[in-house]
Amino acid sequence: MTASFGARLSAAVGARGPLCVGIDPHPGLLDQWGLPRDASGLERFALTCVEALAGDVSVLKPQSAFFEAYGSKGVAVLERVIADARSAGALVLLDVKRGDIGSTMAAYAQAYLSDGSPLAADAVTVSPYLGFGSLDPALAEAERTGRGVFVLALTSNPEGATVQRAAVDGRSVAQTVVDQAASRNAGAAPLGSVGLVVGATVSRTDLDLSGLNGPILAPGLGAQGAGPADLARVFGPALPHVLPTSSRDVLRHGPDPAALRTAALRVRDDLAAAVS
Ligand SMILES: O=C(O)c1cc(=O)[nH]c(=O)n1[C@@H]1O[C@H](COP(=O)(O)O)[C@@H](O)[C@H]1O
Repeated sequence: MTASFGARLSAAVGARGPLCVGIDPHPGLLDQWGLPRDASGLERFALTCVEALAGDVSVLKPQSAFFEAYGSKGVAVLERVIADARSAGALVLLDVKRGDIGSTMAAYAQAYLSDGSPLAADAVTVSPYLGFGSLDPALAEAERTGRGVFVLALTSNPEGATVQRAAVDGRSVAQTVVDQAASRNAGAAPLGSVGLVVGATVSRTDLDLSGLNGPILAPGLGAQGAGPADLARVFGPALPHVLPTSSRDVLRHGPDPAALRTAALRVRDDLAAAVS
């Protein structure tokens, strides 16, 4: 039987430490690395990240939009990044933030979570704002194939709060997302495969994360202003389930693969100390 994503993530973090590095090939970073703003520059950038990081970091998170911007050539690079990173031992979390009516969500599940699909990753980011239940086809396919989903709960951007902190029947919208993820993870060991996204920038979550039994992806470190010291304050007792993620603050150390790896491992060690 295929191991669940939750089990695979626990093992990866146990072996390699708590860090996800985002592969976000911003045009400005291509400039900084001396690469052209075209599909060949994108390919050099992304494959350098894989070469430097996939053997050491537990999770890599390519951001799909930066690849889609170059059309079919960019998507071909994304396919290669997913395959190469996985063969080098990293888990791949594809950041696509999909959300749609259930019947279309089934097609997204087919694209990103089904065995044999060229864009299948270990997990994807999804948006619950068409209703948590609309995500069911993705959750079901992830469970069937040993993959995972990370559901947006409290995002790192300041605009998110008006929707996500709005109250519904005495609970915030974000808390309803947490509670529904928790019910999907109930009984899973060592960890459920339905994760959440909660920004490290939010200062206070006002969320009860105690029953989640799943991973919490924490973006917002570095370029968006949060640091390792914020994690304990933001996540409190949920800290052991937090997977911090950073993109630009690591990527700015390229293009030399050794410098990139050293920077990532430094960030990982700082974060490991902060979450332990
Ligand atoms: O789902 C995400 O990854 C995500 C959620 C969120 O709330 N905030 C957030 O910044 N992200 C992503 O995390 C990455 C953050 O990049 P840096 O700010 O460069 O570390 C980007 O790819 C964002 O799209």
